[in-house]
Amino acid sequence: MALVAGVDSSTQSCKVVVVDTGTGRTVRTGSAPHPVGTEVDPSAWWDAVLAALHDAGGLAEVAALAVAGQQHGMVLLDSSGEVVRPALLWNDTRSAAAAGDLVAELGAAELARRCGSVPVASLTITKLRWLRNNEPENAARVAAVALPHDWLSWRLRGYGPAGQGPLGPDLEQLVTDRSDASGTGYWSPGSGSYDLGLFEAALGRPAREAGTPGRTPGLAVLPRVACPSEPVGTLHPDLVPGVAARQVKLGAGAGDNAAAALGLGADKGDVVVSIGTSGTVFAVADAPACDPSGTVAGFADASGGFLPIAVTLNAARVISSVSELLGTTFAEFAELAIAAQPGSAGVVLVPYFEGERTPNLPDATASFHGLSIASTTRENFARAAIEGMLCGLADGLDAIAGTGAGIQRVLLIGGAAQNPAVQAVAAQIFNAPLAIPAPGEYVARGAAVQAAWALDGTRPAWPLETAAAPVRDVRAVIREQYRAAQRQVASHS
Ligand SMILES: Nc1ncnc2c1ncn2[C@@H]1O[C@H](COP(=O)(O)OP(=O)(O)O)[C@@H](O)[C@H]1O
Ligand SMILES: O=C(CO)[C@@H](O)[C@H](O)COP(=O)(O)O
Repeated sequence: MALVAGVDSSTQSCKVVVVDTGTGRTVRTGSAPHPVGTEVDPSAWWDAVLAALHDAGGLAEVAALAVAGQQHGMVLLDSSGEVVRPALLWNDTRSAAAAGDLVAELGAAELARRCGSVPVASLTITKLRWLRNNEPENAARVAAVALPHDWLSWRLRGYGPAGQGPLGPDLEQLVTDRSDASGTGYWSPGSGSYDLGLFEAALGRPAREAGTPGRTPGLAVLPRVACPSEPVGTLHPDLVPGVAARQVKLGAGAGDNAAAALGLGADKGDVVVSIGTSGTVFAVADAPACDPSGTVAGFADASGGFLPIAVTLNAARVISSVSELLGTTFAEFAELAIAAQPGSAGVVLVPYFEGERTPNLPDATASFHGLSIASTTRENFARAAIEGMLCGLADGLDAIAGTGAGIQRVLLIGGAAQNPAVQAVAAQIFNAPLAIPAPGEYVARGAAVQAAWALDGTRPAWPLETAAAPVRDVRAVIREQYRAAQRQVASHS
């Protein structure tokens, strides 16, 4: 038996779990908030991970740790290891035009073939093109491009700019993993290597993978892509209390959705629907997906396989926004929604509050439809918010099914999945058996799985506890009326 730690550095917060490798039981947890916004200075993530580790009781007796993180964030480092500018996050849509340019130049089908995805504003590659077009001075300073989890792992090992990293700014020590690399738009799940031509097409400068021989001066450095169970180093003893005299191994880390799949022990036939800051629908697969429509992104997973995924920009915050509008707690919001009828008496919310990623409508806004004097009630607004948010994910589920991923079970996770109204409405929308895992931080748990795997070379098979299994009770009216309203919005966006 040993203790391992998993970190989830996600959009809104950093979460830590400490797990007993023998039983899979979570023995300690911690968390710390992140700043709001779609552009964040990575130092805030660093402060949050130290605070969350402290909140979890430190790393005493912990033998290994891994960091999972929000995907796609563009972390730019100069030659001294300093962050060039605040990171643009996955939910920042300013690079939507740059995405359109890349697709026009290279072709959607060709891009899907080369990097598994059709670039949208979320992907790192589009942010690099935006940087080239809008901040050429910053682009010229770029010596390395990393993702949030890569940069945190680099810092935890003791690297960083003068005064921050005791081991100095060694960019050759940057490491990532297949799953997060596959979200950049310049790494190929098919070949398992960077597509450096796509990187150069975006930033206008060549790059190389860290540690590659024949270091040509001036090339931008990209993190080395580690193997799923590879220990990539150890935590520096001076940075985190409890580490001092011990060697705490560090796993490669992962993108948050791939880590969630590890944390759930998701297998073929499982489809995960995660309702956090982002809405995601993903499966585990033996081969990379290639969808020229862009609805499904063909990512890699964190175990050596693949993770076809559909992602929405508007998820849990649809509920928190409407709940705030109604002046309710989440529990009161649930009561209101449950009191309304399926279909919300014709009220539909197309929840594109921040534009939308899937479908790719970055300039869209949210809209209520079907309002009448009789239907405009708090109950119908609450239920319509849940129905609209889940209908977008149901479209993603259909697309994942279209990749050939058989759907035997839908696992509903993420902060909003704990809401009883979300669970009830999901059973009326998703036409598949539904299981609600026990409340937990499954992204951080997946990072702990990876840490245990890196510690002793064996991937743990920790049990998955199910808290509920809502009975399927599909009400077709919900998606029918949503589809009509959504088409109206899409045609005007
Ligand atoms: N009971 C609840 N009902 C609805 N939404 C909830 C509930 N509990 C938490 N949330 C929402 O879940 C979100 C956080 O979920 P989480 O999966 O931790 O997000 P992420 O990992 O994407 O940052 C927040 O937006 C929060 O408002
Ligand atoms: O963009 C994606 C996946 O492509 C998102 O899943 C981000 O990785 C953010 O995740 P959360 O903060 O919502 O967990």
